[in-house]
Amino acid sequence: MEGPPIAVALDYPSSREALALVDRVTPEHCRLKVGLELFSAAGPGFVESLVRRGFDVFLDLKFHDIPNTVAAACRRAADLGVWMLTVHCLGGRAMLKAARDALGPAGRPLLVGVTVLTSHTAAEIAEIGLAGDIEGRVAALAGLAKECGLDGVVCAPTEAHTMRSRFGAGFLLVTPGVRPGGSPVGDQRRVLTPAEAIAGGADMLVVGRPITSSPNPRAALDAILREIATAG
Ligand SMILES: O=C(O)c1cc(=O)[nH]c(=O)n1[C@@H]1O[C@H](COP(=O)(O)O)[C@@H](O)[C@H]1O
Repeated sequence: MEGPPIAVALDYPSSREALALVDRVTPEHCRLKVGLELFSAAGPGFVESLVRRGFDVFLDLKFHDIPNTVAAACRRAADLGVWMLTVHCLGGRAMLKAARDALGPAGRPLLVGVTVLTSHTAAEIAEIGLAGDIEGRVAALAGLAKECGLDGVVCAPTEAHTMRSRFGAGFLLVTPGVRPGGSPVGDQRRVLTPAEAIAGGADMLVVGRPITSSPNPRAALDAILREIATAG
């Protein structure tokens, strides 16, 4: 994939706090992910302002609803000029196809499906009724996403290697659950380091707290970029 292989998760309570980081990076350094917290706080206008600054914006709202609703939401997200957006694979085949059809053939925005959240353990997915091991579930959902024409999936870095061998080059693998050595894991459960994620075949790392909680976010981002430059 062309461009910086990292999307910084702007998980902030307001546009003011997000801009303190955005003002210190450029579109050549990183992409920017806007998720549920910042979108709820700052809204579509803020997303458009990041697009106008030239950033590739990853709108991560993990749409999961009836096909008609998701298709319409995808169209509105595309209107914002975002580079990539997420739907949840658990929404099923009809929903995934509706999302694909709403956006037209693969292109902009890229459409990726969330498989099994990186915070989940085997016990948790069993509790919500997903049978089998996590890697098997991720592979099944990624296969469904591919059949429905999605551009790729979100999975844990621990699954990237298997998904790459199974689905080949050209199917985007976006991996959160990335932690540089010594960085607190927090609520993530299936994690690897940035270098390990890239070596496993991830195209795009999503990194939040290791950057946003750092006293010097720009330095933390640069250290991750240096680490992945030597991996692969
Ligand atoms: O879709 C996502 O980006 C996502 C999927 C997933 O399975 N796990 C996951 O952590 N994410 C997002 O990736 C980011 C990870 O943030 P940190 O754990 O702070 O690095 C958060 O914004 C999550 O919403």
